Amino acid sequence: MSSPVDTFIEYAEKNQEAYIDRLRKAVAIPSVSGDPAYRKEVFRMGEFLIDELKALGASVETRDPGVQDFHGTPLPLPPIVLATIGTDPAKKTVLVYGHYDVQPALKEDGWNTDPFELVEDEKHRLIGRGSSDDKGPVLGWINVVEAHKELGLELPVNLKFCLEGMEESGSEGLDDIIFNEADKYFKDVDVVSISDNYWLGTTKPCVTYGLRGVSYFHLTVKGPKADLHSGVFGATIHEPMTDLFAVMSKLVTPKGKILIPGIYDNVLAVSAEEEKTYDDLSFTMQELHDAVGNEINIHDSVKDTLQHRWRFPSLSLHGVEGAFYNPGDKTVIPARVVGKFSIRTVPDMEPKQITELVEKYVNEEFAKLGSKNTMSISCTHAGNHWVASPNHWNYVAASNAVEKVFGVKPDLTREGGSIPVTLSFQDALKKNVLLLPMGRGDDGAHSTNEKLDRSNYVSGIKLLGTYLYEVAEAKPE
Ligand SMILES: NCC(=O)N[C@@H](Cc1c[nH]cn1)C(=O)O
Ligand SMILES: [Zn+2]
Ligand SMILES: [Zn+2]
Repeated sequence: MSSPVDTFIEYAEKNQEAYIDRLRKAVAIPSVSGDPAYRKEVFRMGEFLIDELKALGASVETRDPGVQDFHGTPLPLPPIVLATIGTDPAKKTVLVYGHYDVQPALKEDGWNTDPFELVEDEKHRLIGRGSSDDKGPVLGWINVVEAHKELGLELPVNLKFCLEGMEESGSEGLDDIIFNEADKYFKDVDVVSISDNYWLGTTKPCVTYGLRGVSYFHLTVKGPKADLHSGVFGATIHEPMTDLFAVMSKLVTPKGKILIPGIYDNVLAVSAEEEKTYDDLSFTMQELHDAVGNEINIHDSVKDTLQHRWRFPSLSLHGVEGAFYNPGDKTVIPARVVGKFSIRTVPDMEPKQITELVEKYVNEEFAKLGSKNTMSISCTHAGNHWVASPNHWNYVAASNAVEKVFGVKPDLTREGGSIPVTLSFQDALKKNVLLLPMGRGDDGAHSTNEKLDRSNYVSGIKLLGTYLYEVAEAKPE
């Protein structure tokens, strides 16, 4: 007779079409948290998950994170969905976190298909916004619960869910809820597991123990009372966009060096011990080129590339609100422009200090222009970096599960992206937090044509379920 975990794995393999259907329904809800026009869709996505969880017998509660001040307009924040499956004191309790919002996506950004219609291509890639980040993984957990219900199998652990709808926009309101609920809803949690990142490359699974933080800035330059004709006013007034570009061009060099004085002062040096952790990782420059779609690498070695992704800060310029960007040749001088950039931060950089350094530098650079326009800078959201102990039994459980499902030992990785709530869980609950990714490094999260390979989705479901069995078996030190 098969063991429960083998029975589950077999069932997951056979039920892939139903899992893809569930993902199709989720992708069809354009739950873009960053655009107020889609806020009701984020709520609809929350309802979708509540219904799915209730149908599986979960006891579901919600918490209201309050109201967002969106440039002066109050916008309700989508609910934090808390769901409990099992309260057996003899079992361990695993808290699963995920997010049900997505990054914006427009067909005209360069998508080959409608971003909110899940399409499977000839390479069995499931293409659609949120397929990998983070709807596929969130549904992965739900599929694990469903498989156990259908098979009449008890889950080997108690499961708690914490699902939010604002992760892509700074997780507003979630921290307060986590700290308030630490000794209430989250009281019995033994370990936390998050599937919201990616394998390093395309072939080998990994478990992840570190993330960079992120501090996001808006740099606003204002001048005329309205947009102006460049033929009439060009070279006769200070142009906001010219000022903005002058300041933004002083933030970072084309080779990625941040020019803000003091920014590298608190970056921890890479120890000799740590250097060695880069030696056996399954990642090649070719995989980087494939994921990017071109050979535009700054660094020539895998080690340098990964250290700049995981261990050193970076500054990226994201866009300019108020700029003319449509096709055509409009001869306009935009009246108000907002340049957006973010800094990915690493141990021991501090968000408060980063903001002070940025404000000081940007103000000095603007003053040098001698412009009569006005400039303001604000940090719109900041989340800290996070590093966990990869020797904890939670990581051993995850590693064993990877070996069982994939037949290989996972790479131990850090990640360049940010999930600030990871640190909040670690600090508030004082429990180990694990990142257990489902998708591949070339999934194109946040990009056009985001995908999740069918095989990653299905093996990912098997992995999440198997991990729960390994947690149940683990002997905490
Ligand atoms: N999958 C995690 C992720 O994509 N996180 C975002 C978080 C973020 C921060 N500000 C806006 N989004 C990331 O960009 O790393
Ligand atoms: Zn995500
Ligand atoms: Zn994301």
